Amino acid sequence: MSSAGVLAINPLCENMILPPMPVHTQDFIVIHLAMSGSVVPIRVLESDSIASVKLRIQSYKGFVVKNQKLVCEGRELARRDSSVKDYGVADGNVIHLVVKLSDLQMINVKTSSGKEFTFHVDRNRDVGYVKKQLAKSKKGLIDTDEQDILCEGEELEDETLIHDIRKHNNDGVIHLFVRKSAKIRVTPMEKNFELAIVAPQVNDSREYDSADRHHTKGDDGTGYCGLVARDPMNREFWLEPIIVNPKAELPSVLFDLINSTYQGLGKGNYPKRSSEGTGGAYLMMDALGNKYVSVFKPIDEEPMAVNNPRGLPLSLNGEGLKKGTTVGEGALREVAAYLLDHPKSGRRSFSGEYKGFAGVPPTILATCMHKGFNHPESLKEKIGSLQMFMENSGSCEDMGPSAFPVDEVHKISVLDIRMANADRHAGNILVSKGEDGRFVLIPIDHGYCLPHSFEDCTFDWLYWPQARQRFSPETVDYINSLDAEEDIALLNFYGWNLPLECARTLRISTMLLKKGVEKGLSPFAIGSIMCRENLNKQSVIEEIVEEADDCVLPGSSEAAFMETVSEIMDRRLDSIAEL
Ligand SMILES: Nc1ncnc2c1ncn2[C@@H]1O[C@H](COP(=O)(O)OP(=O)(O)OP(=O)(O)O)[C@@H](O)[C@H]1O
Repeated sequence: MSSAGVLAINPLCENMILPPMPVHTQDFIVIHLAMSGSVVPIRVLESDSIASVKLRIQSYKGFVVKNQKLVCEGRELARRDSSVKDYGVADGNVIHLVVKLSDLQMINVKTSSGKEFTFHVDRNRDVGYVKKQLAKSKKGLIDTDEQDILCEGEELEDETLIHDIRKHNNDGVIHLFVRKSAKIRVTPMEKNFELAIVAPQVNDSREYDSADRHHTKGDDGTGYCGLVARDPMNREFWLEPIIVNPKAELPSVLFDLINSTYQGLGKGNYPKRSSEGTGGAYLMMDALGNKYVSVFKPIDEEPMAVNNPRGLPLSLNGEGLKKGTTVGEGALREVAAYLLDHPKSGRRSFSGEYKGFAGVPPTILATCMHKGFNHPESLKEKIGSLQMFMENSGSCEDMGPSAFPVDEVHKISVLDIRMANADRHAGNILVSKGEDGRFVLIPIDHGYCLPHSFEDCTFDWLYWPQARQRFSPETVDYINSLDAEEDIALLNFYGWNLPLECARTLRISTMLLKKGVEKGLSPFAIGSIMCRENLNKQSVIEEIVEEADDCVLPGSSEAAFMETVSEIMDRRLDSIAEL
């Protein structure tokens, strides 16, 4: 039967997304794609891969595959090669589509004197802003009144938003041409220059009345704690670090982070919700409104949490989007990833360095209140993670991995293996350039680390060529210095009494990393032990845990269990090393 015939007997919807080829009707199931308040039925085959379903959505709806996230019954359909059936998606199921749009747009600018440069700009900025940056960035460049900006020969108004410039090549880059305005004589332009623009303007123009601002704590001028600001319109904001253990000192980098975020809020700069990601992630500005300083992710806006702004339904059993995680614990996991990312020079608690081995941005648990967050009911304080905003030129999703230095990929692999990260896709690794011009990778989004089962561990870097190379001696030394018991105690000290199953995950993954390195295995070989080849086949680490579970007597101690895991792991690693 032709697909047209199928449509004729099924009056469901004229917008129905059809499969590409005529297939017999009974092979199909109909699923419902929910997004932004609308629901579109799609007919799919149970044997269709998730990748092919996404491709179909791309061709009918225009959202490119890499920007789509599909969620069904509380689970992200993350594995592209797995089938609809593998995920247990059945006829009539609703699949939620979350579309990630980058906040930044790449722009290429050519000047009339033949200079050319490329930079990123926030999509919410307008052409006038681009002009200002051009004028400001280098002396001798024409000022704003002297620039005309054209796109494909058409002059753009200053008020035109970058978001609204639809003309770009297949490369997704907007190509602009700057010419000197006909009206004004101008001085010649300088040579090449580089421009970095990553600071969108989200100022609320209404001014806070500083007289109304008062400190409830820290009135000595050093305190950032418990500051409340009130403006004439009676809006309020609040920002305070959550310090569970009074003995835990706040390092200056986190003190500054809270302070600068607070000052930005105090100046009336609204948090801007990132258009990327499945939860609420708010970009917070500095006092001048010139640059982002931090990212706040409230726990009640996580995927499947009660105030999720992306329309994902509530979790029915409390489990997060990834197996073995819990809704509302993302912030704890984000902070844990920072705390456990020990600097090369020593343990996180004793070292004054803020930069850890893998470079997880400084992160702290905080309470924040602002009407710019998602408050379907009343304005409330929110608990969440506050993380330093890292300047970047995009994520690893935007480019091929070949240019990444080996040690940069290896540092991410060490972090992910230790933390049994269930959400390491390339979009969660930001890219920037170091002073020496080398790419630097910045790991973000650790809300699904330390799950209590290994089922959803996925590492995109596994398939990058660098992962096949062995760790350097320096990295091996770092790995050898790791101690899971110390890590558990450290998290405890900072207020997170790790549940037994998550502590076990940390113990097992640290053990695997250390034993793997001892046997000379590459990140690929170790990572492959942790990740499932496909949805229905347990990973080697899952098999090891299952075997250990079967071996130990009920009521055995955790130490006895770990001893058994160690023996089984040695055996399995020996057989892998022999291959
Ligand atoms: N520390 C940071 N520095 C710079 N940008 C950041 C930082 N943290 C988050 N972002 C930006 O905010 C976006 C959303 O953040 P994040 O990925 O943590 O949210 P999420 O909802 O948990 O996403 P996901 O759907 O991938 O789980 C990121 O894609 C990135 O563009």
